[in-house]
Amino acid sequence: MSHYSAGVAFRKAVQEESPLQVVGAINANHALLAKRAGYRAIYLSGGGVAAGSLGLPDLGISGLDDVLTDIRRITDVCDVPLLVDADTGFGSSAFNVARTVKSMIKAGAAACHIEDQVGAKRCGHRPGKEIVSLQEMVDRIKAAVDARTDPDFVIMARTDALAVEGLESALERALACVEAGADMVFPEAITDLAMYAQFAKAVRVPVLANITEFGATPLFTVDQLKGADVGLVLYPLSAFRAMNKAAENVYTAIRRDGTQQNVVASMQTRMELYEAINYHDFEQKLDALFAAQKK
Ligand SMILES: C[C@](O)(C(=O)O)[C@H](CC(=O)O)C(=O)O
Ligand SMILES: [Mg+2]
Repeated sequence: MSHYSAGVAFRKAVQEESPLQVVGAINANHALLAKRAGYRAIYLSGGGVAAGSLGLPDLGISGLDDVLTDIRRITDVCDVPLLVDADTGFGSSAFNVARTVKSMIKAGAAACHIEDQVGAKRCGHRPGKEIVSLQEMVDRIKAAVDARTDPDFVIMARTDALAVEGLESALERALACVEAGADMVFPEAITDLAMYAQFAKAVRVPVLANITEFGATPLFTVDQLKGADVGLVLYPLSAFRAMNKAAENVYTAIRRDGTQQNVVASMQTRMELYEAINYHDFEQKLDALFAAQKK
């Protein structure tokens, strides 16, 4: 019997959809919605785990277990390959990075990205970032690659160097990471479309474009990014941002109006929810089980 590998499914999706659209799913429910919408890969955002699951900023406060809990909840119900934000690896030694990678594979993730910021990291689109030395980053990647218990699990190297040291340094780091075994690269906070093509040409592995809103990167389209040789396009927090705004509107309206009547039309219906989470399948199984027990 062949064993299902999420990593294989992720690599296949990258090959077959070019560039591959990867959407953030803040929780298991959103993962199912993304699957229904036809995405072939989904993403667990570090900023999303922090803000969404913990109500905290993206400053290296959340830990490995916080992320693993969210990975498991998603992979338990959704078989779309999941790319996970591993921040700086959750610990400064090679053993920490190895533990992170092994745990993520066990939790069912398909891929993870590890970045070259210092442990007290920031969102990639905020000022004041600091990065570790090239050697330390290469060591993180080597430790990650070495730790894989599934050789198809994808290790993606993210570099935040562009904003800190400039393009040459970012290109050099990306290439050094690929030479150390990284399967894909994620140059963070890119400001010009043409830069992606420079990364793609330098590293010759798939390059991810992080098209996050309200950041340093313009909202390039899939067609534009395809023209710049991008392999994956990430929308890490788009649905999360929309969801938060919707929740805020509903809370405000009910408090203000003393009723939800004015906002019901903006809600997902009971039936839509049940469809999204396969409620009826569960109910039928339950009925069948009770019928069997009654006999
Ligand atoms: C991709 C990212 O690392 C994330 O955690 O989702 C963030 C996204 C964001 O804050 O918009 C980042 O780009 O640093
Ligand atoms: Mg992040």
